[in-house]
Amino acid sequence: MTTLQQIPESLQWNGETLNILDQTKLPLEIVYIEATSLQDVREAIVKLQVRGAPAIGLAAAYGLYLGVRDIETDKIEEFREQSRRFADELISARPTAVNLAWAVEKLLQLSSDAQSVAEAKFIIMEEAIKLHLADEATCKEIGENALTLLHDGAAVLTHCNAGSIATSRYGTALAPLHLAKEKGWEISAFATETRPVFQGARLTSWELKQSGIPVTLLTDNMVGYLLQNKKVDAIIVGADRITANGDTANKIGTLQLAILANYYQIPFYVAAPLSTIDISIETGKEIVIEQRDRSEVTNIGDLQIAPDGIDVLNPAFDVTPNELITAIITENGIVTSNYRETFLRWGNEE
Ligand SMILES: CSC[C@H]1O[C@H](OP(=O)(O)O)[C@H](O)[C@@H]1O
Repeated sequence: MTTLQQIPESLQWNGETLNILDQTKLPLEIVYIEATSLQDVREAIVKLQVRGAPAIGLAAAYGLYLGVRDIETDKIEEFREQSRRFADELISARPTAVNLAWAVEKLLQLSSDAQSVAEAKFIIMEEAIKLHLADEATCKEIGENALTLLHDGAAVLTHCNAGSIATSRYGTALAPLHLAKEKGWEISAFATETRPVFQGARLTSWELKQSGIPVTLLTDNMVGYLLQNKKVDAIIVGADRITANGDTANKIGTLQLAILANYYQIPFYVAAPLSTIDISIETGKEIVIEQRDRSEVTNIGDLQIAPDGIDVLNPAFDVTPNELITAIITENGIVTSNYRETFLRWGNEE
């Protein structure tokens, strides 16, 4: 029996429009917004109404279709030029998670041989649906691979939300927790609140509680105390972009967890699909880190918590160097070293 019965789907395509679970309303309200255009999808991505690297890739895929569907020319070259502009408009929504660009570029590539505009439009829609349907199986494979590193009775710490609502279903870092529960394992989690947008407090603690998985919420500055005083078997997080050498961009605050994990000699795992691996860049130094609005730091909702005009830093991600990562867990398997060779081999096998 799946633990996900109480977790709504992140995205629902009805053949004409995209219903997006508004993650900014969670955990207090389950609200879907209907995206009828590319611009609707792009806005939902920017506002984090849909968030999570795989989920924004899937949303962008549907967004591309919603855009190209209304292109009126019957000239394939004109269609391709406009499609490229739509793709770039979507990709510009958020720069760090490679899944967004990966999904959109894949649809353009798959439709590049179409002999007519109508055929190209059909391929883009069909392939967007295929990506969506394939993602759940990918997340379950990641979860099964991650379970080989855990055990019945394990306690894991996670950061941000790399859960079911950040993907199609199951999640990446949270996939092993859902699968462990389905296998009847006793497994528990610690979830950091994840300032400034509270994906951990609002989303992960809600997702795991709804799934019947014991979860303890802590503030981001309590992790040192936790690892010093409690038994934590592993830290497992998601990813937004993994470079050829295994450096990994993930939610801001991940780097310090990796440093603490290494100090306390606790395994630090990254769980992500192959679509999060960007073999085109060698190291994390080349990853563009999204800088978000100052209000996310100076306010909690409508409540101002900092003085007017204060200088603010708000990078949405940081980069964990590969030497602090115990293993990267994907649907293809678990990698602990020689990342570039493995990623290249997997890319050639695709
Ligand atoms: C499987 S979600 C991956 C990744 O995406 C999240 O970022 P955001 O909430 O800003 O979209 C977070 O870094 C997760 O670990």
